[in-house]
Amino acid sequence: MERPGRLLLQSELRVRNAAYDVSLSRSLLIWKRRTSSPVYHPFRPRFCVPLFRRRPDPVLHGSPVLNCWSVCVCHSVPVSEIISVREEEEENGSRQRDDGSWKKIREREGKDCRQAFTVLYVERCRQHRWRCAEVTFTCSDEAVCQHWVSSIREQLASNTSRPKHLLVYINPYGGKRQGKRIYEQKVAPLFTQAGISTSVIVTEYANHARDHLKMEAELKKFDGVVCVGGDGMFSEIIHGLIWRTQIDCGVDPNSPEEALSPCSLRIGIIPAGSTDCICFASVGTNDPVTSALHIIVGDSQPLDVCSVHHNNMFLRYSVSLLGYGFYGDVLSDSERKRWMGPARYDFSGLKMFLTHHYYEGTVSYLPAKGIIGTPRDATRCRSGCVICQHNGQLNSERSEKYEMDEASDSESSGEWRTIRGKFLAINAASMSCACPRSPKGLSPAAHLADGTTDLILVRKCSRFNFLRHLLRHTSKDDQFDLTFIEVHRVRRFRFMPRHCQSDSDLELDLHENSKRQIFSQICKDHPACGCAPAYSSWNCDGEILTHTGIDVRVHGQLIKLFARGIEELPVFEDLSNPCAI
Ligand SMILES: CCCCCCCCCCCCC/C=C/[C@@H](O)[C@H](COP(=O)(O)O)NC(=O)CCCCCCCCCCCCCCC
Ligand SMILES: Nc1ncnc2c1ncn2[C@@H]1O[C@H](COP(=O)(O)OP(=O)(O)O)[C@@H](O)[C@H]1O
Ligand SMILES: [Ca+2]
Repeated sequence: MERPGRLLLQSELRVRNAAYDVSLSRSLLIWKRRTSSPVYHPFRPRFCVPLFRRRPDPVLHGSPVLNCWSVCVCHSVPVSEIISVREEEEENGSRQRDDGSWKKIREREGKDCRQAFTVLYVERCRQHRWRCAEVTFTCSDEAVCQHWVSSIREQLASNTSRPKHLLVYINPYGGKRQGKRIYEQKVAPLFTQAGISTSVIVTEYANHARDHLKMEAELKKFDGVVCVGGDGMFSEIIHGLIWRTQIDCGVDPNSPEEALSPCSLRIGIIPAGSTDCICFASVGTNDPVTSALHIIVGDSQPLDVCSVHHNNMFLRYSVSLLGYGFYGDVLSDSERKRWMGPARYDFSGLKMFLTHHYYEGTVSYLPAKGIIGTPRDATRCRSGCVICQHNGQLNSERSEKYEMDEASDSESSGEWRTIRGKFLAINAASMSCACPRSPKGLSPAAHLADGTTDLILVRKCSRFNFLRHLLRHTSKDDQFDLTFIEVHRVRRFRFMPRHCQSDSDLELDLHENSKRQIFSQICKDHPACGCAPAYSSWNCDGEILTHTGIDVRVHGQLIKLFARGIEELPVFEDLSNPCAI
């Protein structure tokens, strides 16, 4: 537990007709029940659990501190996780709350306790979910009550990382088309409670949010951007924001060699898409309320971004999966089945698994040197990750020039490695890509902000072996521990499909692509003919790339999210929190 530090306030207040010692420091709000004679429970285990409280109790749970002597006597909430404080208002001589419960409080507390205030705070539930809990304190002295309210408000106001004005984009067609409803019912009321003002744009067409951010949005007015949608919608937001930042900083966003300027505005993701892996891998759950609370408390999580170029021409950015072969084909196939909603990926996944296409080409990569961590580590990227801190520091210490020299030096000194072959899939995961389909993700040990991406090569193998590999994404077994899989942690990589190795210009690509479509049509008509298409396409965070030969470079910590990385679950957390029982 965090140490309370110097006390700002300490009073005896009442919670549900029981006396509590309540204290406030810069870091913690603590309320401790006054017990005259603690009862010792000799047979209660060290981490005793009040099993009789099976339902969430709106008043008593904060972070209960349990011991052998009493049951749930002490609660503490970090000040940084207080959402807001509300004075209970008095109308016509009696106090009122929105839900009319003040009358009940008064009846409980007795006539002496006429003043009350309610603190809303973050409460942790199961599986990384956060909820907004509240506790109402009463006391007989109005001045004391007001002192408490103003002191808590002062502490909240002194926290400069909390956003006050947000620009919100909602994709009404993402996932199950619930984006607007999710925002209005679950998120907007929390923002209002936390005193955050918003400017909301419901998108009217694809790339509406990107273009608005690029050209119109008055970014100076906002402390952050909120994306209500899936990974594709998030991709739109980062394209707009990164582009705009480079233009404002005088950086050429098209050059593959330029060091890009980091974006200052943080982005919050309210998951309302089909996969939502960026949210899942950075928060630990796809839950709109949890995401809204991470935004309110002003969390910050840096994120690596890959730039993708074709013949020195900028194509796209990627933060999660860049996948050629299997995941590219799944995406292309599923786009035609959008009407199926998120289930389209399972349908197309099964279809592409049965189709079992492989692709020939050359992958070259620059291994990440001087960093700590490998893709086969047992450690995971978690809140406050030391690997991201260490490698991020390393990256920022390298000046732009040094980094470019290193890239070109390494190239001339032969540090680039080349692999030629037939592949079922070529995947680059800049983060774990954990999602509900695969809670550990495509690359379980990948890091959100270490300046690298994990390049996973799945060589041509039997359907049975590929299935073994896929199934391991859903179990504890290591999906890389198979002879036909290779994985490398890299800073940069290139891919060239076999058929355009000597001639990679756009026209040829397009020509070959149209040929491929004819071929794939033939193959669809004759599934047994065995002729494999020459090209797949790249799945870039859920968007299809128009080119196959690409040059990918990682830009460490280019953007920031309103998140803190996945929190390590404390031992017994799910038992000690009544909300989880
Ligand atoms: C047999 C079960 C195998 C399960 C394997 C699951 C691996 C899942 C890894 C998912 C990585 C996701 C990376 C994220 C990509 C997203 O950016 C992107 C866009 O998201 P958005 O729609 O929210 O905008 N999403 C996607 O590209 C979706 C990829 C989903 C792939 C699902 C593949 C399912 C495979 C099923 C194979 C079934 C074989 C069964 C044989 C009996
Ligand atoms: N108003 C809109 N109409 C149509 N497409 C849109 C709109 N707003 C955003 N899009 C596009 O919808 C696509 C999918 O969005 P996303 O929110 O990621 O949902 P999903 O996860 O279901 O794919 C993205 O490519 C995005 O650019
Ligand atoms: Ca990374």
